[in-house]
Amino acid sequence: MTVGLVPTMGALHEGHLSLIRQAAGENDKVFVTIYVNPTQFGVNEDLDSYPKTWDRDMQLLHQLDEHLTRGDVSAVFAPTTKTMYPMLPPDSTLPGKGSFVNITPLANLLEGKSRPVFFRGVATVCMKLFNIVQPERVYFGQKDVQQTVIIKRMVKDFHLDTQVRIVPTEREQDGLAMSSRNVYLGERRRKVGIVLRKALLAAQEAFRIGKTSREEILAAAWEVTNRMSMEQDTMVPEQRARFEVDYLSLADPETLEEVALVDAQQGAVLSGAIKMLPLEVVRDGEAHGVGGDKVPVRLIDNVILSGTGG
Ligand SMILES: Nc1ncnc2c1ncn2[C@@H]1O[C@H](COP(=O)(O)OP(=O)(O)OP(=O)(O)O)[C@@H](O)[C@H]1O
Ligand SMILES: CC(C)(CO)[C@@H](O)C(=O)[O-]
Ligand code: BAL
Repeated sequence: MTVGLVPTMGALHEGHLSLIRQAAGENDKVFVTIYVNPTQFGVNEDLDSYPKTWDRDMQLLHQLDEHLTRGDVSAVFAPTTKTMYPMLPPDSTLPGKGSFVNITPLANLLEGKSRPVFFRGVATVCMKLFNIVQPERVYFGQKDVQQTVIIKRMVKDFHLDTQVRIVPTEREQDGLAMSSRNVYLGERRRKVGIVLRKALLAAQEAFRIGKTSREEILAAAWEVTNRMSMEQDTMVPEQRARFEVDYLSLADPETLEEVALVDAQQGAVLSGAIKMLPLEVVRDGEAHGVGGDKVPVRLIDNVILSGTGG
């Protein structure tokens, strides 16, 4: 018997289901965990408002389980915080009291710059989950690319006896990466949020036609974000949805350090994060997101520029 572990924070969507499908295809048993892990949320982040849709999650898992041709969803582990953090209450501050797994400098780059405790919390909770479940394989989504790099590093550095499997990003029809936090967006910001995907595709295209320098590749992405940002600026507050670019990055696939040139063999990770700002004026009759379109929403996405080394 083999076990595939799929760690999630619930509010399941098609992205999570594709991880479970792949896990079921490769293992006899799939264990899904649903746990909104407090230590990966900064003190000012959305821990309290993080979407919780338990009944729907269970329904989706039952439905999926019925249609699996191999493997099955055998268990859902939804622990209490006392179970996960038995000795000290979870601490989200830096430096933080408790037992933590720190994967540096990886955890301090990119997402880690804006979310300083995030990857410490992710690595710590994943170590706990891996130890409790002892799975043959663990499944993570490509959407959270830095998370996948950090988990792979943790497994290697701590000699964990499990195989890390990465599953492609599931997207909405227009290409927006599915994410539990998309429910905060509302219609107007949802439309503009596609800017990140468009920017990354433009940069990928620059690479495809032969550009290999950081300047040339990232310029193609910045051109898209700057243009769409200016378009929003010219509109009236009743109609626009403003955003800020946190970063656009071209990085080494293993270290996530920024690169000047894409190495032909290694390839590179092209990634970005934007913050959709709260709407300045919300009109009557608009389809609102959770929080009345007033919650800032961080969107991330990435594209792998493949090298000849695979
Ligand atoms: N669109 C997606 N395609 C494939 N995998 C995904 C997608 N979205 C999330 N995942 C993966 O599902 C797992 C659980 O993620 P999580 O529960 O945080 O969902 P999420 O949609 O990423 O939520 P959030 O909005 O908090 O980032 C992670 O491994 C994550 O990478
Ligand atoms: C891996 C994870 C479940 C750890 O809490 C979380 O970071 C997520 O959902 O990607
Ligand atoms: N999807 C990773 C979990 C988080 O963003 O909090």
